[in-house]
Amino acid sequence: MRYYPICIDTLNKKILVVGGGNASYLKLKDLAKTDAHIDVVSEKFLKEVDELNNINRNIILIRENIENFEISDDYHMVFICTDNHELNMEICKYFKDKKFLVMVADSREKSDFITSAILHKDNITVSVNTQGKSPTAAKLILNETGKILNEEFTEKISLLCEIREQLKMKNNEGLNIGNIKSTMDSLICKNNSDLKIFLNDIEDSVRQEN
Ligand SMILES: C[C@@]1(CC(=O)O)C2=NC(=C\c3[nH]c(c(CCC(=O)O)c3CC(=O)O)Cc3[nH]c(c(CC(=O)O)c3CCC(=O)O)/C=C3\N/C(=C\2)[C@@H](CCC(=O)O)[C@]3(C)CC(=O)O)/[C@H]1CCC(=O)O
Ligand SMILES: NC(=O)c1ccc[n+]([C@@H]2O[C@H](COP(=O)([O-])OP(=O)(O)OC[C@H]3O[C@@H](n4cnc5c(N)ncnc54)[C@H](O)[C@@H]3O)[C@@H](O)[C@H]2O)c1
Repeated sequence: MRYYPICIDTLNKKILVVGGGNASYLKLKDLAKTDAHIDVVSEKFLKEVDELNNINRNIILIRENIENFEISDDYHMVFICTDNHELNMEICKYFKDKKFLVMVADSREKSDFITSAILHKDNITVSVNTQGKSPTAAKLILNETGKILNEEFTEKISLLCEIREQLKMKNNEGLNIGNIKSTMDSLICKNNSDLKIFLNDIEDSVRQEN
């Protein structure tokens, strides 16, 4: 596996996107859901990119030729998405020399990472890639996966998340609650009503101890 998936904490991070066309939009539509501050520098913007800017205050559109833009050194990640290959390579070199994490839309070889197709709902994030082989196939796998995320299933995930938080809290307070992993494993097959009863019981025991 050449490309290893990780989840980056976007809180208090600054991201630069160069270019405001199709490739840029594919990245921005998901970046727009993060907590990052995002500067997009481009001579022109696709209508869809303009619209993202209206709904997300963290996205700043800067209408400028990148060659005239005064680049600050406080970006954590850079997405290079212009339609000019030589320019993309030049910008890439500039940031790589500074050890920034860089993705270049028209050069997988120069990119430090690839982006996955993403579905995000409540506490669930499903991300799929095909190791760069077929983004359309990644989209297809994601659509199929999305079908299992019905209301009952997402409620089950929320309950499991809440139960784990409660167990961790008790554990941190020094209470003997057994092994969290075995408890969580034993809950996987339970239905939502049983999980709610289990959660109420832990919450009651926390209240009694306080
Ligand atoms: C998942 C998604 C997310 C996103 O973009 O963030 C994504 N591409 C998406 C769509 C898409 N991209 C392209 C088409 C046109 C059809 C086609 O070419 O197949 C479509 C289809 C469409 O638009 O429906 C063109 C394209 N893409 C890349 C190249 C260059 C190359 O292959 O080297 C070219 C050719 C450019 C050209 O020649 O003109 C490269 C990459 N695209 C990736 C991700 C990474 C690999 C992911 C993986 O492993 O599966 C990778 C390696 C790097 C990267 O960009 O991170 C998003 C889909 C989901 C969504 O809609 O959210
Ligand atoms: N990785 C991917 O997912 C993906 C997807 C689609 C296309 N691509 C590739 O990405 C590249 C861009 O394709 P596109 O469809 O987004 O092109 P596009 O024409 O839609 O967008 C190019 C953008 O770059 C901007 N730009 C060009 N020169 C600039 C400069 N000097 N300063 C600032 N902005 C400048 C333009 O204003 C425009 O907004 C192509 O090589 C394409 O093959 C990659």
